[in-house]
Amino acid sequence: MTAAPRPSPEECKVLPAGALRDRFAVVTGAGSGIGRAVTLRLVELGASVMGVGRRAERLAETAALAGHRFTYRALDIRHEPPDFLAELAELDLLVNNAGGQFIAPAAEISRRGFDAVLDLNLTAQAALLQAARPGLAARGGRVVNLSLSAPDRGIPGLVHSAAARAGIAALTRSLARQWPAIKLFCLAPGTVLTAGVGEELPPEELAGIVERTPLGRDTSLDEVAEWVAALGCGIADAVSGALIEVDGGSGLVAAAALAG
Ligand SMILES: CCCCCCCCCCC/C=C/C(=O)SCCNC(=O)CCNC(=O)[C@H](O)C(C)(C)COP(=O)(O)OP(=O)(O)OC[C@H]1O[C@@H](n2cnc3c(N)ncnc32)[C@H](O)[C@@H]1OP(=O)(O)O
Ligand SMILES: NC(=O)C1=CN([C@@H]2O[C@H](COP(=O)(O)OP(=O)(O)OC[C@H]3O[C@@H](n4cnc5c(N)ncnc54)[C@H](OP(=O)(O)O)[C@@H]3O)[C@@H](O)[C@H]2O)C=CC1
Repeated sequence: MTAAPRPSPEECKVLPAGALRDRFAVVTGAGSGIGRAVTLRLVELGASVMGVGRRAERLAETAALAGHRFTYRALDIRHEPPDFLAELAELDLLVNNAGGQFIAPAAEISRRGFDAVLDLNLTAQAALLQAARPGLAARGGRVVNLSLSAPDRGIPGLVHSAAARAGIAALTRSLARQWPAIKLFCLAPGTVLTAGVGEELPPEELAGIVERTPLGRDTSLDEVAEWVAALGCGIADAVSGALIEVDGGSGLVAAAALAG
């Protein structure tokens, strides 16, 4: 499906061994896709990680791959209070990765449909940030909020998600000003060929989107994982509030043209 070559997993690993030694991270959505890849890389770099997701069996699969520095909590970030974060006295990195939406024409999205997508991708994440703030501030911690590339340029079929992702970008910038002890980033991947995105879009549509991406390829899990890890390191010390698009340039293309 990928037309243009992309770096191999080993080429993506630019951070030195031990770069995250003694750091403690929480990754939401750690039982699949991007969240699992991020978790495995953070652990490989020396961090301890607590993973969160609804399905315990998925998290247990990640645990089997990650080893003893991974623990997990099976919970729904939309429907359960974020006490597990408020209880943490110290936290180095929060990766707000759990998210998603359904694709539907704007006119067919009900009030409950909007609420569900806004809740998952914005309101629930804001609650996690509020709960994590004391622990993060105690460590000069960082936050990486996963987003979509170019939500501000309009995404037909994803208007609810685009609104939520634009919201999380604004929230990230605003909190970066209000909470100077914490560095916050938005990381916006392009198309990452996870099982999750495969459930949203049929293979031929995904192939078309990848083909029309300026770099002619998808974004790999390893690339996203390395960017998240880098934002958790000293190299990102001078950055806060930024939206970083790791998307092969897809954000430069109008979403309608990308969709074909
Ligand atoms: C053609 C567009 C091309 C755009 C090109 C741009 C490039 C796109 C690249 C895409 C990149 C994105 C990748 C990813 O995000 S990967 C992650 C993939 N996984 C997911 O996204 C799944 C996440 N979804 C969910 O978890 C749930 O669907 C959600 C939380 C969003 C809702 O869950 P909930 O349990 O609350 O939902 P309910 O079933 O209770 O429904 C609530 C209301 O929502 C309405 N609904 C649900 N599905 C649909 C649908 N498909 N169409 C319309 N409405 C829907 C549902 O009817 C409920 O409302 P009502 O009670 O009023 O009926
Ligand atoms: N793949 C792509 O092309 C792109 C993805 N993204 C974003 O990156 C993030 C990860 O995507 P990806 O890995 O592809 O998708 P997945 O669907 O694989 O990952 C979503 C994860 O979030 C968890 N999750 C979903 N809802 C909840 C909830 N209410 N409470 C707790 N956990 C929840 C899921 O686990 P469980 O179901 O067990 O709860 C799952 O592990 C998402 O925010 C997505 O929108 C952004 C741009 C492109």
